[in-house]
Amino acid sequence: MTTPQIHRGLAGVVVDTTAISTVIEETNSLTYRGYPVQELAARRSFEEVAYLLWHGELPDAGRLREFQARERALRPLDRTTAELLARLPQTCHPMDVLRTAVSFFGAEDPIEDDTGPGENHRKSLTLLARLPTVVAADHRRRHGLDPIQPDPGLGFAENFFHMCFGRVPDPEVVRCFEISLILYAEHSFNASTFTARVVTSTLSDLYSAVTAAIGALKGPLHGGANEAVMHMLNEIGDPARAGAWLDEALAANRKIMGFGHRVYKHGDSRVPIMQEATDRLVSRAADPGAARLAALHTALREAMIERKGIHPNLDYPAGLAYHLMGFDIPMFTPIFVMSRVTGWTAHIVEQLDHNALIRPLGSYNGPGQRPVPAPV
Ligand SMILES: CC(=O)SCCNC(=O)CCNC(=O)[C@H](O)C(C)(C)COP(=O)(O)OP(=O)(O)OC[C@H]1O[C@@H](n2cnc3c(N)ncnc32)[C@H](O)[C@@H]1OP(=O)(O)O
Ligand SMILES: O=C([O-])CC(=O)C(=O)O
Repeated sequence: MTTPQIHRGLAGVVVDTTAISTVIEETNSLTYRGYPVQELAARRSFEEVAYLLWHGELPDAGRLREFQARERALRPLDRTTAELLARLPQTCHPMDVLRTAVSFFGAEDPIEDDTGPGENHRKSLTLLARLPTVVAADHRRRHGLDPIQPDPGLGFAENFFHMCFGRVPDPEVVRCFEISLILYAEHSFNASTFTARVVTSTLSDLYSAVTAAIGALKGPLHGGANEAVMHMLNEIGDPARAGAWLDEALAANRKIMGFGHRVYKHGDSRVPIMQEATDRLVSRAADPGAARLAALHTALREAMIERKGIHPNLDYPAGLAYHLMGFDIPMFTPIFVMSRVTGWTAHIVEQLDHNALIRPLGSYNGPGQRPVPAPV
């Protein structure tokens, strides 16, 4: 019997074709439907990128207007959802709230067993529109505040600030946020997207796939790293301590959050553009703590590259950026969900388009076959 080749973590395994995005390791580049993500981040809105991921082409002015109108109309939560979410314990992580909300939307949706592309686009747009309302309402209740209703006069990014804080910051801050959403939207067969595809491959429904994907994104080796970055910076505290802290952490075999990547080995294609946006936030911040945090962020990045040759991933600048925008740390990964739901749902539709049940093999290394002993 030949020993099967085992690919732990499916590293390097190509499981299917996809026309949604490609991560090109050799050139550290990433394209959505063929367009370089850097150009999309520089020139387009998050809503246009969502449309592109779902429909394969950028919208013209009329289609964009129609898309925006539909998204804006779907933002409010119904009373049952609002009451359910208000009952969840505040000790749970906001990702648990989001996961529960998506599961509940699935239970409420009467056409749950229809997996056709039209229905799935409707469900995807509903999630895109409603998830920010859930995240913002949950943020406010944790501060003892009433929810703020969505404003249909505001774009996706502006409306999120409005629902969280009751005001929309300077356009430059909103733009940095929107850039982060564009960069987070899609990344090929990452762990959470693959999770969504596995669930979809059994012909389960879109809400089940997105619920599972949220669970996968929550972990600190994936999306949860953007929160872990901020906790780590707070733990280090002082830029002068960065090198010594890193040496101790590496000696203790700790994973340094926000560094390393399964696909990019010479730097994440999205980091330069997110780092520039974060630098803009630092330079306009009134709080002197922002400059100290930025110095620490730079010192740790340089020390990690010098010691290990391991570069930051998108979560490293995004974590600091979300802090500088005023978001609480446990909101960082939910914000990632608000964006990545576009990529997940594009993959769900694509998986169904040429479905094959995803079911790999395992190489058994347990005890040989043996008789069950008589009961005692
Ligand atoms: C949006 C995203 O999801 S981006 C990823 C966010 N996750 C993180 O930032 C968590 C920290 N990073 C990591 O844990 C890893 O880099 C991962 C999980 C992202 C990728 O890991 P893998 O592709 O499995 O690479 P692997 O873990 O085998 O790393 C290869 C080597 O680099 C080391 N390494 C990789 N990343 C790190 C890190 N962040 N800190 C310390 N060492 C690291 C590993 O210890 C390993 O060393 P070894 O060969 O001496 O054992
Ligand atoms: O691609 C990955 O493995 C993780 C990642 O960067 C993402 O999902 O954005």
